[in-house]
Amino acid sequence: MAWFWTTVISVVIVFHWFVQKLLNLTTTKKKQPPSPKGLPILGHFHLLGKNPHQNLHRLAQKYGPIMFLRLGMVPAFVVSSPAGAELFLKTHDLSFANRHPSQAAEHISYGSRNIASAPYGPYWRNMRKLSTVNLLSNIKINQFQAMRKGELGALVNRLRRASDNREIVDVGKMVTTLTGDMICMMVFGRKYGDSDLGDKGFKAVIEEALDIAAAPNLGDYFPFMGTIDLQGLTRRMKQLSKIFDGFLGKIIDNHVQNKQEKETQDFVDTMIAIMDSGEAGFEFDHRHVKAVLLDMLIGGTDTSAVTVNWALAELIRHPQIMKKLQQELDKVVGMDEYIEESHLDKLDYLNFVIKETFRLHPIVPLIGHKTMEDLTVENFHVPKGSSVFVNVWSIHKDPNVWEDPEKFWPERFSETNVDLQGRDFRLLPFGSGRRVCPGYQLGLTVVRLVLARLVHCFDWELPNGMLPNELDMAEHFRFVMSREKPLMAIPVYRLHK
Ligand code: HEM
Repeated sequence: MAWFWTTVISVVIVFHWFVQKLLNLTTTKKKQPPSPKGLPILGHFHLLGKNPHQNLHRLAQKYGPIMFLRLGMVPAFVVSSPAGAELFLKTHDLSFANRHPSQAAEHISYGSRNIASAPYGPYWRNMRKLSTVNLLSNIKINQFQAMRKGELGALVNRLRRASDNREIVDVGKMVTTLTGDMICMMVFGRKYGDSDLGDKGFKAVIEEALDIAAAPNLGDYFPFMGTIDLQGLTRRMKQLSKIFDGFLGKIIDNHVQNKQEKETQDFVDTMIAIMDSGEAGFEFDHRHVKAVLLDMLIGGTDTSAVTVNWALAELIRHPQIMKKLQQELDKVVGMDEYIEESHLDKLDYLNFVIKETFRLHPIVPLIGHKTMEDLTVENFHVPKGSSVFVNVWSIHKDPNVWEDPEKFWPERFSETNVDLQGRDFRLLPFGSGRRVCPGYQLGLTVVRLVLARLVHCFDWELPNGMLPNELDMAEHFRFVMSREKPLMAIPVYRLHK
């Protein structure tokens, strides 16, 4: 059998080499941005490495803020400056509003029926609107305020017990469980534990989905490789999709069975009602419902938790900044009360800390879009179907834009009114343009609330006499970029309450 595959792969490689030569011949007359030297067939795929955002940042220092790469059969433009990001995400927003099709979207997200990977068009617009109105609007977010308060209170109680026993806790894991519970309550109407998502457990399955979705997959850049699955990613995706499908199928069945007994509707009830009514005006069956539920589960669980984890790690590394934030929280709420959502708008320094965290640790370091038509940007020819990667991580470290960019320095935001909603192209943690994150308000509310409570209620000590500047801040690149090592710390309760 080995000879068969060797022959197939060789034929495919030779064929592909000819196609590429042909492509090069037809495109060389048109102006391309600077580009590093590539390899035959692979193009620049091998340059991405384990941490593509860092490697592309290094390449941009040499080749400039708009760089051309060929990833297998896909032409790609890498953008690493605020001006470049504005061109691609604002000036030509509509042309770049598509997503590159991926094996992950095909196998895990029900053939791109979710919002995040759906091609730009009426289906994507309708689904996005539906989710925004029924789950992510300010009114909906406020309806769940009491739930967030209850869940956060339970976490603080667990941490108080850890404080009494001088226990070392894995902060990231506890906060991920909290945000996972919050999003399950909002979307499914109840919490789900580890045993509910296959043998591996809830958190492990979500993490695996985030890892696989971000892994550079040969099948996405050489379509014929999808079936060969040299990296074994498709096999893992199919296993994961079975687990998710079983889990979401049970949730839908439960909602259908218990429909009569409920007073308030959760997001699943709303989606089922729209599906049953047949009034959606577009194709809408179980696959569409499941794909969007999965978007909300994955979008709502790790994003906020990972951001809180980065922020707390930076605060532990910078005790003066931690003190200053605690002073603000003490001044606004005192030592006898907990921080609530109603206090958040009074906490300016908290907002500076969060902006600075998003700047240094954007959890989506590379934002990927795809062109829907041939066009010219900055005199460069961009062929239809090209991928565009906005290297947000690189923009956030640009010394032409940020003074002392490697330094964690929240005060920098006291002078400038840089917003987080994608209107200012120097800071893009939620993206910008038509595809900007629809969970912005929910994500930011959870990050502000949880971080404020953790810092107000507790001092945080590092275990085994570790010094703040010894805390490892290495990154683990995946769909939501997290810390490579868990943040282990001892909470020390500090309030009088
Ligand atoms: C700290 C929290 C969060 C951050 C930093 C974040 C960041 C992002 C970014 C950078 C994008 C890509 C934007 C683009 O392509 O231009 C995105 C897309 C998306 N996010 Fe978020 N997100 C967060 C929370 C959430 C939450 C809570 C949800 C839902 C419960 C969510 C759902 C989505 C969806 C569905 C998309 C795809 C939008 C589309 O393609 O139209 N996100 N997010």
